[in-house]
Amino acid sequence: MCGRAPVGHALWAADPVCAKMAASHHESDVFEFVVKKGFGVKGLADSGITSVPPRYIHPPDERIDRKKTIDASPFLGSPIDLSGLEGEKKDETIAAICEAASKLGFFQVVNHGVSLQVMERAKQDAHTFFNLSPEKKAVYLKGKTPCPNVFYSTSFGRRPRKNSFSWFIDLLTGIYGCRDAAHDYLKAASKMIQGILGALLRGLGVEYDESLLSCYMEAKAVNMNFYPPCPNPELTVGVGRHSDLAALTILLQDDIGGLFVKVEDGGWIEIPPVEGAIVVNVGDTLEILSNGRYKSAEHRVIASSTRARVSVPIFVSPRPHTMIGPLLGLAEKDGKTVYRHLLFGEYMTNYFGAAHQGKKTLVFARL
Ligand SMILES: O=C(O)CCC(=O)C(=O)O
Ligand SMILES: [Fe+2]
Repeated sequence: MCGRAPVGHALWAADPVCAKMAASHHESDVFEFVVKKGFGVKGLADSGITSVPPRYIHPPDERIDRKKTIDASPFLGSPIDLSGLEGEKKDETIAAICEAASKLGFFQVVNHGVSLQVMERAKQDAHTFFNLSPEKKAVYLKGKTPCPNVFYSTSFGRRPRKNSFSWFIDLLTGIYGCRDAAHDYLKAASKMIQGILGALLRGLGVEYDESLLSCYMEAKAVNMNFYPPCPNPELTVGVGRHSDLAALTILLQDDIGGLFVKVEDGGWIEIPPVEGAIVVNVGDTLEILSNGRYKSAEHRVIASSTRARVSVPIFVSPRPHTMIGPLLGLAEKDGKTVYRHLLFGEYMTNYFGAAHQGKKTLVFARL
């Protein structure tokens, strides 16, 4: 049967059910194979398809055309040296972080305290996991996983096209080896996360209770994203345009590139891979906390036609019961209140629900 056979081209020929699915462009067959049986988008890629099934073809205005990408340099500065947060350059470094968060909402950091080895291991383990046989991965499918905080899922929709393997920090039971790499990465990144979020809150120039900083970064989730080689990357998207829910996203990308961010005039720039650098972006939650000063930018990802791309984001968020809204005193300082106060859980429900369809997710929290 499909679910027990090894991934690979031969599989299709060997198994009549799979062969039918491979040949079929029927949505229900593709859904059964990719989602239900847990083959994922990788299973499709491995089957040797020469064009993406119709379900993965996006409308022309949603496709990513590399040729239309604009020059990043007016928007994206050089990576910020985080060693400056300790010592004489502290104010200068805080100012650079705050400027980048206000201007583009994306920046890169170096000297962040996470070793190259830890970063490489996290990316490598994403490859290791996604290269497991479908039946091994299927054990972790959402709804089946023995540990609800660790699950494997694959997207199937008009918009996103990615396999996503999620690790949540409150996972304590070891059920798969790459848990260690994800945890090591998260542990190594914790000081950096606190430094960046602390700098951003401080840069708002209002007094705030230090305990709030811990509240806003209390829940951290590590995802492992896998983008298999795609026969027609220009017709589809790896991840469709979105802004992140979290306060901050700390993203490891590999050397392939393909992460695009929307800039104010409507163009898209690419965040180039820089060896040793980590990408940081503002999420909706921080845009709300900062009364709109920091920008939760729309971004999207294109797959490569030749190589499997991986990325490992850490989403830094409050817990659902935490109230979010512009920091006390900020609205007076800014002379306007852009966002209302609401529970993070309420915002999260809206973010993952259909309520915002066709609108930006942040509209829900706008006054
Ligand atoms: O893969 C990437 O570079 C970014 C992925 C992303 O935007 C996300 O997981 O939210
Ligand atoms: Fe994202």
